[in-house]
Amino acid sequence: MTSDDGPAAPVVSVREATRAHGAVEALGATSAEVGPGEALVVAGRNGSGKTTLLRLVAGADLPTSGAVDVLGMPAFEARRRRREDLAVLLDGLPAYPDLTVAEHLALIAAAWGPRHRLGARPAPGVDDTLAAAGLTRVRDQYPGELSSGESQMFALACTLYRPAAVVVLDEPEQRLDADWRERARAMLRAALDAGRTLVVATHDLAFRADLTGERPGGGRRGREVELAAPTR
Ligand SMILES: Nc1ncnc2c1ncn2[C@@H]1O[C@H](COP(=O)(O)OP(=O)(O)OP(=O)(O)O)[C@@H](O)[C@H]1O
Repeated sequence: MTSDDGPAAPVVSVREATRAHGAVEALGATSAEVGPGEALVVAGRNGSGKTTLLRLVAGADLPTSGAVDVLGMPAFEARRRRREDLAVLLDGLPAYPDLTVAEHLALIAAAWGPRHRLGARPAPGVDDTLAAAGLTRVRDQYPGELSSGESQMFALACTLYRPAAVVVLDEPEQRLDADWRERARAMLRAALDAGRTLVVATHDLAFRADLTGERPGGGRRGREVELAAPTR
């Protein structure tokens, strides 16, 4: 949503959110917001609460205190009422063992039908999407036959193929070699250029730099929230 007399309303807004599990503080008080077409990069040491924050944004968990809003409503509610606008990759992709890689993408396109657009543009076809992800060679293989890096690219490709306004990704770089990391970063930049909002936890400096760097047309692609290191 934009207006002539002010910045776009935030798509994701985190206000002093915390999450505790009994005596364990999984997430200390955290605030951040991002608008359409922007990335929120969540950085921090192991155990600092990155996945916890992503779960709150995805509406998979509730904050102990503070608030997490997505698309103008509590994230927990957005998860149900705006499910078509939220694509989340937190714990790997649940896959059908007897459908091929290409068939998973075809299924996503069929499920969303005429709404299958990314930003203002129709989503690319299955084979173009597989080519951009470097998955053409495995298009007719089953999920159980993929290498760990191939599985991760497959999960990313399926998640980004959803026509969602908000995409939440936990460490997209995991298990990827240098070539695939570069392709994954290009896929995320394309998602931002299409006006989608990304919330990405990452340890990878190149992802951090890319997602918060300058756009070709000026302005920054996103911003970073660095979570406090846990006490050890
Ligand atoms: N259900 C839970 N019960 C108890 N403690 C939890 C629970 N979930 C998370 N924690 C703790 O909260 C802290 C933050 O965990 P979280 O997974 O969010 O960290 P992270 O920043 O994503 O770590 P990593 O970089 O290692 O993936 C950790 O110390 C973890 O042990």
